[in-house]
Amino acid sequence: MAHPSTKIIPPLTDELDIVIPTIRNLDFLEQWRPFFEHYHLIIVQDGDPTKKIRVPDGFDYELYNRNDVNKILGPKASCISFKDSACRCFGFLVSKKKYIFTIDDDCFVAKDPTGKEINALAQHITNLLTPSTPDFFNTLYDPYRDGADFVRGYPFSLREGVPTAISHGLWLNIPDYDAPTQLVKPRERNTSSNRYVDAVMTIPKRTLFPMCGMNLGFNRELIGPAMYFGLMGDGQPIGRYDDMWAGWCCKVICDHLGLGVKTGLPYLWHSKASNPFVNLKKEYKGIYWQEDIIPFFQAVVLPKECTTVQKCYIELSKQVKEKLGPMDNYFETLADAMVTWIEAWDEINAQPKAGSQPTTPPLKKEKSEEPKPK
Ligand SMILES: O=c1ccn([C@@H]2O[C@H](COP(=O)(O)OP(=O)(O)O[C@H]3OC[C@H](O)[C@H](O)[C@H]3O)[C@@H](O)[C@H]2O)c(=O)[nH]1
Ligand SMILES: [Mn+2]
Repeated sequence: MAHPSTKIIPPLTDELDIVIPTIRNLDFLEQWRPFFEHYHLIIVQDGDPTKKIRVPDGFDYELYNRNDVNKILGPKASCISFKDSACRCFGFLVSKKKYIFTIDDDCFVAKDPTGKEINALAQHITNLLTPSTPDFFNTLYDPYRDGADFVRGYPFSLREGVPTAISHGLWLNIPDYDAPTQLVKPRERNTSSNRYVDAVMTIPKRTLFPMCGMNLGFNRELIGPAMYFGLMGDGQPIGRYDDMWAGWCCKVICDHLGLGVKTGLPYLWHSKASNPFVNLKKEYKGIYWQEDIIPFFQAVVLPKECTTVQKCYIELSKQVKEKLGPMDNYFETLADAMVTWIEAWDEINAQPKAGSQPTTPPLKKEKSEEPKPK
């Protein structure tokens, strides 16, 4: 019997791109096929551009390697990381869609406690299409879910909520721990019987959170320009803080612009535990620096003239340079890269003038063969 999801066309098929960073392979897509096959993929191939990455048959996709990044962005390619999952933000840059779902290539379909396969993409879409409640915490969690509502004492003036910019999903099996935690808890596994929490909640205003990029949805039109994953990996003093940096920048901008961030469902199954010793080498400066980075973001005030994400982000880059630059000149370089990113974003996503040529087609569109009948 056809998978239930293939009987109906899922929502947002023409308004959402799935962005996948990969330095390995895309075999994991076979398991997601019933949920992903109607959507367009943007694959960002990291590492050796001469390596051929095979896309399983039947997917509509664009694939970009480092040569493509350099060709498309020219000197601005310097802001796109190499040899780090941070490269995924190039996919956010070149997408033409309103929504993005990004997933790692070692993430698979999880099952809920009843044993039912979780359509993570559908849950992210639901999270993104329903409002958030950052201004007042609802103790029954997401009031817009079936079977929930605002509890007694929740101000009626706030029940309309605010637009949701980000949907942050979670992980069964291998949790997204930092290296020190991974080292002391090498066998810790989240299973649907012991760690499945059936909740979606809005992260309250003026509260930061550690955004993980492996199971993440966002509204590109609301917050896309702030989804820069920083300078990580090759040639950089830090790695595995790509998504954290993006999340901290996004959250202060969402708070300033009155947008919401949700976390919780959906879960996916994270299969690979990356090497904790390698991770420690990548992360250790971040573990030390974040004791100053977090107070910086907690104290960020954006002027009321910052009415767009780009203006907020440029202002943030100035404050990063001024206040974090003295800690390490990496932050001066990062602040410059934040400006380069916005320049690249505005160049690639320049709105066509009314009546001008149709929007530029995807920069590198390909389609794999039709899937062979089983
Ligand atoms: O140099 C690289 C390394 C990896 N990738 C791709 O990024 C995805 C995550 O890689 P991996 O699963 O090996 O790392 P994790 O430790 O599980 O990932 C967490 O930490 C790093 C990131 O923030 C990530 O989002 C977190 O989940 C995967 O698709 C690799 O193929 C790469 O492109 N370049
Ligand atoms: Mn992983």
